[in-house]
Amino acid sequence: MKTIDDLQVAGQRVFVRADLNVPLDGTAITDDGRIRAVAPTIAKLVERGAKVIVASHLGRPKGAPDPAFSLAPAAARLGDILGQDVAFATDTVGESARSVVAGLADGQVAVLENLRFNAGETSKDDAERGAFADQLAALADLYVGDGFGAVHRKHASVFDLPQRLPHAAGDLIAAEVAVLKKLTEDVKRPYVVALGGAKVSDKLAVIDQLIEKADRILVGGGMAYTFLKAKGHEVGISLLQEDQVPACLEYLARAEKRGVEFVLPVDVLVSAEFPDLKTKAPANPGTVAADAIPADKEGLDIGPKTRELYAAKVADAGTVFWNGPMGVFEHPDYAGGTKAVAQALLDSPAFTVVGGGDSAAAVRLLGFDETAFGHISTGGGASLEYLEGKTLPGLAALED
Ligand SMILES: Nc1ncnc2c1ncn2[C@@H]1O[C@H](COP(=O)(O)OP(=O)(O)OP(=O)(O)O)[C@@H](O)[C@H]1O
Ligand SMILES: O=C(O)[C@H](O)COP(=O)(O)O
Repeated sequence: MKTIDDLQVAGQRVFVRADLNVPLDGTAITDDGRIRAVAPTIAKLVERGAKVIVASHLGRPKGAPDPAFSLAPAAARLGDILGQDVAFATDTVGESARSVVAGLADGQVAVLENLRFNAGETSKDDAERGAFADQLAALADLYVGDGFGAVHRKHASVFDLPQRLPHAAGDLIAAEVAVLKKLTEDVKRPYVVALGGAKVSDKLAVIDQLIEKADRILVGGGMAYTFLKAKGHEVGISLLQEDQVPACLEYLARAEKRGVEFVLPVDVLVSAEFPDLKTKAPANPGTVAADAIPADKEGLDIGPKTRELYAAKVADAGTVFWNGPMGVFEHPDYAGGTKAVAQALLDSPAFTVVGGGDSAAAVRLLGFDETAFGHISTGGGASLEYLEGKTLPGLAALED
């Protein structure tokens, strides 16, 4: 892959595909880790006299403008971090984008509105995606891919656009790939993978591959309930991917056959309601055994026995890769499982990699020193799919 150093950027319009998909509370950014992570690439381009156009998705709007997913707060925060004014286009390829880009002087930066306000960005139809990529390409002379968190998406700005412009990888992508590559080549064993989070269907597929690579797989968060169901337990109103139950059964059987330890929660915190993440009003969860979740309750965190069990399972690890919070950590009553696993990683002598926008945010929001971990990846799904050995569209497109 070419790097920024291989591009002549002075005076050129450089399109930087970043991942500014940060957690928001209204318009307030609750964790700006992903913005800070890409800022050095942007600063380097500024210093070299480029006209920098930054683009990203935020959340999953449905292909049309939706103010709740505006990138305006992220643009403002990027300006604070860079210490310079950052222009903001209120659309992505329309009148505002064209005039903001036309007004850029060398060394200036603009952020475009959310790429996913356009249906072409995420379309499965090559022609529709291509047409949107053509519109994006008209805005720029060069392309820098640095949105590591989105490289697993075959989206217009990630996959089609770099095929239309001279391109290179940004410094964040280069650094992420360097660390994750080590985990695929010479991993120190026992290799423990801890998985949680809410993007259940994305991550179940990953387990299929990890069974071939890991020595131990610990499952928590929203992921756990489909496995508990596969083991014949009722999961009440917990997050469940019913259609994946047969696949989970197959994974459990294959793990056993291969001697991979597959560890599921033995107890969980439950409640009849999802907690109020705004007011953080006390949720008063109950603790139940994982095989005794009441029909009207949902599991929202791993319980105290599971926390101890998972800590013991990482204590002698050589390498730990952790993706996805163990519970709804945004509420203090359900942050304990995620906290316990983060602490267990720090207490372990293992090389520890934390992957995922939400996992990384959780580590910081719960007060851990992020530099104490081996590596904090900005990619959740992206880092998992990289470890699976998949060809990632956003990396493949940067390769030639
Ligand atoms: N038991 C649960 N039920 C419902 N939601 C849960 C549960 N456990 C964790 N979550 C939620 O999962 C979300 C994070 O999941 P996600 O899969 O997005 O994590 P990530 O991999 O770190 O991030 P990303 O893939 O977006 O980079 C959090 O908002 C958390 O509240
Ligand atoms: O949060 C992430 O994992 C990335 O920003 C990708 O987001 P997506 O899962 O909505 O494509």
